Amino acid sequence: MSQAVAPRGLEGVVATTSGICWIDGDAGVLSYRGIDIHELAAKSTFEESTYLLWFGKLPTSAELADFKKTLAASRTMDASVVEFLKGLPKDANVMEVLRTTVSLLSITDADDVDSTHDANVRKSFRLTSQIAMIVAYFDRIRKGKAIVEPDMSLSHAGNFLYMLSGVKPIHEAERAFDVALILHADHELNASTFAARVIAATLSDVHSAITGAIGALKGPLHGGANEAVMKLLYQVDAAGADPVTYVRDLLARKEKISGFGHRVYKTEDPRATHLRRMSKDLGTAAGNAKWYEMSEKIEGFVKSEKKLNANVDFYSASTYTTLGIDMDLFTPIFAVSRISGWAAHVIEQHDNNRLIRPRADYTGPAYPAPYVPMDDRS
Ligand SMILES: CC(=O)SCCNC(=O)CCNC(=O)[C@H](O)C(C)(C)COP(=O)(O)OP(=O)(O)OC[C@H]1O[C@@H](n2cnc3c(N)ncnc32)[C@H](O)[C@@H]1OP(=O)(O)O
Ligand SMILES: O=C([O-])CC(=O)C(=O)O
Repeated sequence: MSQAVAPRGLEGVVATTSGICWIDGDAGVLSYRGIDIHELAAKSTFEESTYLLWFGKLPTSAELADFKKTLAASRTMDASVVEFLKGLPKDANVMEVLRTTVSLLSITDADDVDSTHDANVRKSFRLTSQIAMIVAYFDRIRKGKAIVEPDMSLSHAGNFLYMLSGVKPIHEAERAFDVALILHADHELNASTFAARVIAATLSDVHSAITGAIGALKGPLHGGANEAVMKLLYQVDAAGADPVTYVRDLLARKEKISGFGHRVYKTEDPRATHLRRMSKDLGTAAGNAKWYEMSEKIEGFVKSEKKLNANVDFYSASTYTTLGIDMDLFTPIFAVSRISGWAAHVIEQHDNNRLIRPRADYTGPAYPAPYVPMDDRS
């Protein structure tokens, strides 16, 4: 091939145009449709931010009311899907459950393989509600508890916490979770979103694209890092170790510390600023700032030793733990939020599609290699 090979991992490669999310990695700026994430975290809701991502502008109050109504009305699931969840092994990996169930959902979806703009939007509403339902239903089922039916009067964040615990959340918990959902909603061409766009660009359907995206999010270099962070905190705690000594040993063994580093941000991830504060405030309010304090020590050390900043996954671990959420739900919860961004990108891709099909720089045996007869092979 005569063309230059793109950098490993496509670092710095601009692979598409998009009007959804703008990041300045050097300045630590993240914006949805140009609106700064700090402003959205302070003033918006998950529903409003999702409207912004999907429709490109902030909604009027009537549009927002309509949006919320449609999203709440989408909290339904075919009985066969609920039966499927009940039949799964109780110790199944929740991301695998989510990936497989989202794939199954397409079979019962009213729009199925219709990939027109309007059908894509309808499917996005349903998937946004249903991904949250799958996670909550399966968590209840695996714990031998009765499933909690959705409450259409609650917000997306409130309903999810309610379906998980069976108790209507207090305002502080609902707002903290809502902000976490806003912060995780979109992030330009991250690996799972890119995967979704590649799938959508074959003119395959929304469910196929989201199934692939969930598979990509699961990996520990991407969304799976939030669970890995909590595993580390539990390990330090169980060993009764000093967090800094523990992490220093990991680095000496050339291990990566989950929740640190980022392909795009060369400074503080603006989402980590909020999650750090939430972790501290929630921990202090609960009278248990242990996980926050441990995280803070690790952050200080990794920053000074490796010049690496905490990313979105680092403080979400202690935040979710303080909210009483199990560690293996952290990455599924990332999907509960990121479906909004994935959907926006799939809609944008279908609205102005061209197949995504790059080339590989071939490094195998020189052409033409001989086809050696079986008897002559060693
Ligand atoms: C929602 C998200 O997806 S946010 C990211 C979540 N992922 C994680 O937290 C996993 C830990 N972090 C990482 O693995 C990386 O920082 C990534 C995957 C996020 C970014 O990866 P890349 O841009 O490819 O950077 P890469 O992995 O090449 O790292 C560059 C250098 O920094 C080091 N480094 C990067 N992250 C870390 C880390 N978390 N701990 C220790 N060292 C690290 C690498 O070892 C490498 O060092 P070297 O040049 O001496 O070999
Ligand atoms: O953008 C990335 O590479 C990863 C990330 O932070 C995200 O998906 O939120």
